[in-house]
Amino acid sequence: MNQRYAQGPKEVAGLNTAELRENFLVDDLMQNDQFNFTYSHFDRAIVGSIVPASKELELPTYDNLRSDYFLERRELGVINVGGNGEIVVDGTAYSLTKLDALYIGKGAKSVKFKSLSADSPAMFYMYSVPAHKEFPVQLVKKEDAFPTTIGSKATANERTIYKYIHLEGAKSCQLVMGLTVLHEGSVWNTMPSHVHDRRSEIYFYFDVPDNQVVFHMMGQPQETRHLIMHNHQAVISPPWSIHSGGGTANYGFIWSMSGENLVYSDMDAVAMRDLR
Ligand SMILES: O=C[C@H](O)[C@@H](O)CC(=O)C(=O)O
Ligand SMILES: [Zn+2]
Repeated sequence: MNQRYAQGPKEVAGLNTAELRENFLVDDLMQNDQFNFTYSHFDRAIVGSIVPASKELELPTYDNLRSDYFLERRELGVINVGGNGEIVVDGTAYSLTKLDALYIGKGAKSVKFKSLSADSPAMFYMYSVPAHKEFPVQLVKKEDAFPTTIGSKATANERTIYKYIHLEGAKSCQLVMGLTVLHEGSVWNTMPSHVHDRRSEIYFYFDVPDNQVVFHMMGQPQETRHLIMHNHQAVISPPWSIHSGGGTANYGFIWSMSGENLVYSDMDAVAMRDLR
């Protein structure tokens, strides 16, 4: 498992492009038949993926967790961004079509992933954080994820937000997760931007068309930096940082948070005139 340490605003302000990418970009996701995980020291969040291309695969555990199984002291959110798939949790199967989510609580011993068609494998994105209480496994279909459209065409930020795991959705200890789909012609996510010092966040960009990119913005509102994101890459956002992006075409992204609370709307808005 890759490991990423936590940084403060002062240190990040001094990083060049390569250093910024080494610390915050996760670019090894969505490889066939291979689990890839990165452990961030911000809120001990783990981000990862599995594409079960040729066979059913079981979630392993890792030395740095010092656990008998991955979810011994953790909870997990999974969203499928590929073809039809299935997740079997301790013997019970759940079907996930594209953009469905599964919450798996602390204590689940066996988690297996499979695709329903070899031509179009499922692509499971995963986000896991420490948990202190067990909550039941819950499947959330895309249609049931409170779709809300915000922004406008005039400001190129018209987008639909789907909330899966949060205070009013699937129950969790501290994990909050959902996704946002930009409408055609709209390219700006999370603009106007915000911070939430109480929670860190990880963005995973998907459905970024070939030869298009997203300029992901991070840093304190008065000291912004950008990372150029390609399809199926994730970026860690420290609690003190904005997380916002402008694409060269429309795209989707999964947002995952953990920390003090489960309230989706707990954000401190940054006025446009205050951005630097
Ligand atoms: O804290 C919330 C997260 O940053 C995202 O949900 C924001 C987002 O999806 C958007 O505005 O498009
Ligand atoms: Zn946020």
